[in-house]
Order: sequence, then C-alpha cells, then structure tokens
Amino acid sequence: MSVCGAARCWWIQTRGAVSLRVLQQNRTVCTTGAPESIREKLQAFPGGSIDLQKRQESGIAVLTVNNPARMNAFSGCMMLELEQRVHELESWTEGKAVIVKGAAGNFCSGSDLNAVRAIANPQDGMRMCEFMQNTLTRLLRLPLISVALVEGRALGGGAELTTACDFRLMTSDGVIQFVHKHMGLVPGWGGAARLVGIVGSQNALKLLSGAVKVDPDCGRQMGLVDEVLLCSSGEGETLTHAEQWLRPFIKAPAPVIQALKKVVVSGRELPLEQALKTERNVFGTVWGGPANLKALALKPKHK
Ligand SMILES: CC[C@@H](C(=O)O)C(=O)SCCNC(=O)CCNC(=O)[C@H](O)C(C)(C)COP(=O)(O)OP(=O)(O)OC[C@H]1O[C@@H](n2cnc3c(N)ncnc32)[C@H](O)[C@@H]1OP(=O)(O)O
Repeated sequence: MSVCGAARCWWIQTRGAVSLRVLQQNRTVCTTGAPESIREKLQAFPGGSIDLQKRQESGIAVLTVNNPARMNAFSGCMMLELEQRVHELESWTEGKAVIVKGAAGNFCSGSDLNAVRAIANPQDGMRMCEFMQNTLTRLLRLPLISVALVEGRALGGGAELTTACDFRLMTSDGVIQFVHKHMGLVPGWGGAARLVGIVGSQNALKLLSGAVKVDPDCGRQMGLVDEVLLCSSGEGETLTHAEQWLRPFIKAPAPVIQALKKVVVSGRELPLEQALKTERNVFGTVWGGPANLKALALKPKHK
C-alpha cells in the first residue's frame, strides 16, 4: 500500500526503547502520525519518490531523494514517503548505516515551491514543518550511522536534511546553502536547531543570515562537512567512496553498531542521569551477547 494511498499512524518500535521512550518524554517529538489534515494536504502534491535500498550483506541502506525534474525538491507525497522509509529503517535489525543522497548528481532543492505556494497559510505551513521536523528527528535518532552524501546543491530544506544525518560527505561540486532568508523564511524542518549543535551558534547565524554558499573547503573549516570526496562525477563511484568512508565505523555486528549509536543519541539529547540510565540499559543488551562472548573467547586466558 503506498503511503499516499493511506495515511497511517506510525509508532516507533525499537529495541532499547528506554532511550526512545525517555527521549519522547523529554521532547515534543510526536511518534504518532501527524493529524490527518496535513497528511491529506501533502497527499495532494504528487511527484518524485523516496527510494530505499537496504543492502543486507553490508548493513548499509541507501535512501535516495528522487525528483530530478525538480532538482529533487520534496513534493508532498515525498514528505509522506520519507516518513515511511524512516519507519522501515527504525525496525531494520540487520542495519548499521544509511547513506542519504539525491538523484542525478544533485542533493535536494528543499520543498517543492509549487507545494509551498499552495500551502501558504501559517497553520498548514506549521503543520508541514512539524511533520518534517518529526520525521527528520526520527532520521537522526535512527540506530544507524547516517551520512548525507552531498553532490550538487543542498538548498533550503535540502540543507536542513543534511543536518539530520550524523555526518556529511561532499563532492568537489557540492554546495550546502540555507536559502531561507531569500524566501523571507527561517528553517522550519529543525535545521536551525541542529545546525547550532553542529557548527555553533555564531557560525550558524552566519550561515543563516548570510545564506552562505558552503563549498567543501568552507564546510570543512566550519565542521559542517566531515569529508570531501575527490572523485569523478560518476554517481556510482561517489556512492562507492561514501561506503568506503563508512567501512571502518561499521566493522562490528549490527547489534553492537546499533547500541553504540543509541548511547550517543541519549548522551547528546538527555540530561546526564537519564543518559546514564539509558547507557546501562543498552549495555545490558550487549553484555554477554554473541559479539561479547566471541570477543572474550578470542582473548588469551591470563594465568
Ligand atoms: C523549510 C524550508 C522549505 C520550506 O520553506 O518549505 C524550503 O525548502 S523552501 C524552497 C527552498 N529552495 C529553493 O528556494 C531553491 C529553488 N530553486 C532554485 O533557486 C533554482 O532552481 C536553483 C536550485 C538555484 C537551480 O537553478 P538552475 O540551475 O537555473 O536550474 P532551474 O532553476 O532551471 O531548476 C531546474 C528545474 O528544477 C526546478 N526546481 C528547482 N528547485 C525547485 C524547487 N524547490 N521546487 C520546485 N521546482 C524546483 C525548476 O523549476 C526547474 O524546473 P523547470 O522550470 O520545469 O525546468
């Protein structure tokens, strides 16, 4: 059943639910589906797709924002599909990482301006923002190491999407630009809050108030870009380079990688006492587990 054919209420089901449950208590992130009205409105704007390829052998998923005729701008249906793909990844037990990219050598040009023009009243605009904020918060909280692969332009909401990943890799032609000022707007998908956490408040203010075109050098200097991929524009080659960059970080069984991401999320988002409690709970899921026992068996017994 396509998402656009049915608006459903999604609940986050995940192991180590303490971290998510505590996070939900502390955050206004709604884990239930957005009100029917905004879903119906978003369904009225078709076009493009959010494609997900889960590679069981490597544990790396590739999530592609696919609307090349619109420079991968988000139609309403793509916003709904993104939530569905994130929901799928929340329950991918073999997963270790997800690479978020755009189609045809561009990252994403933000909201589809045709939809933006039609969702012009403040109430619906705020509901669309809340829907995307919730989805992008869930993307960043996935128990997977997430990487935004920025080829070409990441503009507006597309720039915000890059901040909803743990890391950002950029090709030499890549640009991240928070163009919101030029639209008479501020980021609405949570990009401002996350950007402050990534580059600090002063650099965030410069990038937003200056609508600065962040190229690879600027991004590396600011700490917004974690690696520049010096490779030809071949889409397949760039993705291969991104997977190679990820490899050292996912060299462990999926439950261990997922546990590591969960304790980092709770350390980043929770007050210390709750973060420590989450860490203990997650520790309990891997202590004495297959990977732990296998590692102990390989250690020489000390006399
Ligand atoms: C919370 C933020 C969120 C929101 O408020 O909802 C937003 O993200 S608002 C949108 C922010 N994004 C933008 O403002 C970028 C808009 N696009 C552009 O400025 C330019 O297209 C470009 C990205 C600078 C590229 O320019 P250029 O190289 O000249 O190509 P074209 O302009 O001809 O674009 C090719 C093609 O793609 C269509 N396009 C591009 N971006 C969008 C978009 N965001 N929504 C809809 N369509 C988009 C563009 O119209 C062209 O299509 P055709 O005219 O049919 O050829």
